[in-house]
Amino acid sequence: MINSRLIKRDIKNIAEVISSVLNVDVTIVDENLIRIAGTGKYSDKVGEKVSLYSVFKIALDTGESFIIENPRNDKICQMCKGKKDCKEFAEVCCPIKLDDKIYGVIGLIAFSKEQRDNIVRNKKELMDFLTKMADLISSKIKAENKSYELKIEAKRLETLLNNMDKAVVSTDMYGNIDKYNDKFKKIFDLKGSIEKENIFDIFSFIKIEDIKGIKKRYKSTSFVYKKEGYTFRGIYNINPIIIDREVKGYVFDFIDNYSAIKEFNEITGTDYNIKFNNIIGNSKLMEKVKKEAQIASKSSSTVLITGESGTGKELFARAIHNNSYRCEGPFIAINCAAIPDNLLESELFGYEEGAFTGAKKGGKLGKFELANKGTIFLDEIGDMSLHLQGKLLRVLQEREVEKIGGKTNISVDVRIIAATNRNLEKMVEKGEFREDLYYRLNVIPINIPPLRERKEDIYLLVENIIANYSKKLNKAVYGIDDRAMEKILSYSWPGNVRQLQNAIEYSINMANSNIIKYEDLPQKLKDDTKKIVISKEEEIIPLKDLERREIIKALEKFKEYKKDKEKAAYALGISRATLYRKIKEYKIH
Ligand SMILES: Nc1ncnc2c1ncn2[C@@H]1O[C@H](COP(=O)(O)OP(=O)(O)OP(=O)(O)O)[C@@H](O)[C@H]1O
Repeated sequence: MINSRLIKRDIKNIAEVISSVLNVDVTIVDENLIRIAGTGKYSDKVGEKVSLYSVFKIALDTGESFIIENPRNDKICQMCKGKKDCKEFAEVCCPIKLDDKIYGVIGLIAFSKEQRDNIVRNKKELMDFLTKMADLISSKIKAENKSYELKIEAKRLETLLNNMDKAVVSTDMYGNIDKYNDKFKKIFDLKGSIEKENIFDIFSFIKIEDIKGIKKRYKSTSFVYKKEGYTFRGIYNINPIIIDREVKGYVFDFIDNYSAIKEFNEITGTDYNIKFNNIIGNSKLMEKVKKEAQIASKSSSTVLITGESGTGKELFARAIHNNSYRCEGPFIAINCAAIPDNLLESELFGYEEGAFTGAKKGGKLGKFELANKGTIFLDEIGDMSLHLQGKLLRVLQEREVEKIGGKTNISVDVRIIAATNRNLEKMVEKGEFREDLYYRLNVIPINIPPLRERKEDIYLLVENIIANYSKKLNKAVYGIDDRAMEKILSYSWPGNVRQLQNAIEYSINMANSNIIKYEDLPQKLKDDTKKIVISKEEEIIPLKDLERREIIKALEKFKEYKKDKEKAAYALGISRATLYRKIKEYKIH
C-alpha cells in the first residue's frame, strides 16, 4: 500500500519529471485505482478513483506494459465506459512492480496528434524510460516498507520491554546505554534521558573489569543500590550479546527482592496461597487450633508451632502469613535441620563480598533480608546449633541482621514463625536449647495435635486427598470402601497427614476400579492389623519403640538402593530431615 505522505510526494515529483521530459500528461494510480499523482488536466483529480473499466485496471490485472496507439479503435478500449467521450490520441501504461506485487500504474496520455506521434516514434526509448521510472518508484516503496517494518519492530520491542516484570537495559561493549525499559528508570529512580550514559557510572556494584569479555550469562547476583537516601536491593543478571563469537554488548536485567521471591515461589510452585479454609479438619481439637492461629495472624508477635512431623505446621504458618497484614510480603521457609550449620548461617544472615574464601562476588542476601516486610518460617528450630541460636536471639531482640563479614547491621522488619516437633522445654532443661531464645520464640504457642488424636478429621482428609490425587494422577477414583476406611481409621499414623497422603496416593495408583479397596492399601497398613492384635494380646508397645522399629525396617529394606534414605523417609511418611534426626535420636547405626 502506498500510504505515507512522504512517498506520495516523491511520486508526485516523479510524475512531474516524466511530464516535463515527454511533454505529455501523466497519471499515476495506486493498486486500488486511486489517482495518487497527476499533471496537467489530471492535477485536480488526485485522490479520485479512476474507472474500473479503464486501461489502468487492465495494466494492474495483467502486470503488462502497453501502448494504445489508436484509442477508441484498439480492442482494449472496447469495454471502456468512457469510450464515447474519449479525447485521447494515445495512451501508455506501465505497472509499478515490486517483488511480484503490483503497487500501481504510471499512465501517459497524449491529447494532441503531435504528442501521439512523438510517443509512437520513440516507443522503445519511452518504454525503457517509463520502466526505469516505475523501478524508481518501486525502490522508494521498498525503502518505505522497510522503514515501516523497522518502525513496527521497534514499537514491538519497546512494548515487549515495557511489559516485562524486570528492569532491562542494553549497552555496547563499553557499557554505554542504548536501550532500556520504563521500569529500569523507575526502579533506580533515574530522571531524564539516560541514553549514551555509561552503566558503570550509574552502578558502583558492577565493574567493567568484572564482566569484560564474559561469554556466558552472569547469573543471579545480589546488589544494593543507594542513591540520595534511596536504597534498593535486588538481583541482577548480565547477558552478553555475542555475534560471531565476539562480545558486542550486554543486556542487564534487574529484579527487586520482593519480585524475585514471588517469581521463585511461582516457578517452584511453593507459593500455594494457603488460607485457613484450606486446612482440612473439623474436629473440636482442630477447630480450636485454627481459631488460635487465626488470632495469631492478626498480631505481629512471634509464633511457635509444635506438633509431630506431618501434622501441618508449615501449612499453618502459611495460613497465618496469608491471613496477616504481611500477606503481600514474602513468605520464606527454611528448614534448620536440612542444612549444615555453617551453610545455615550464611543462608539465614547472608554474607558480604570477600567474607571468606569461596564467597560469591557481590555477597549473598540472607533469608532474613529476603523476608523483609514478610514472614520467615524457621522449621525444625530445635535442630539449630547453640551458636546460631545466639545469632537468632539478637535478630529477635534488635530486629537487625549482622551479615557474615559485614561491618554494619541491617535492620529488618520480619515476622518469625518457628516450628518444631521436638520438646523444646526438655531441650532447655538439658541445655540443648537456649532458654532466653525459647521464651522469645514461644510468645504465641500453637500445638497441632497428631492425627491419631483427632480421627474424626480422617474422613474429610481422605475425601480431599482422593479428589486431589486422582486428578493429579489422572485416574477415575472417587471413593474408598468400608473395609479400607476402617483400616485407615484404626491405624496410628505416626507420619500424620503426610503419611496419610502417601498412603492414599499409593492406593489410587494400585486401584483398578473407581474406589479404593482394602487390597489397594499399602502393605504396611495391612500388616499393621497383626501387630495391633498381637500387642493387644501381649503388652502395649511404647510408640517410640514402634517408631524405632519401623525406621530400622525401612532402612533395612532400602539399604541396597540409590537414595536409600529418601526412599525410607518416603515409605515412613516423614521428611528426609526428620528421618536423619530420628536416626540420631534413636541412635540407629
Ligand atoms: N489439616 C490439613 N489439611 C490439609 N492438608 C494437610 C493438613 N495437615 C497437613 N497437610 C498436608 O500434609 C503435608 C505435610 O504438612 P506440613 O509440611 O505442613 O507438615 P509439617 O508439620 O510442617 O511437617 P514436618 O515437621 O515434617 O516439616 C503437606 O502436604 C500438607 O499440605
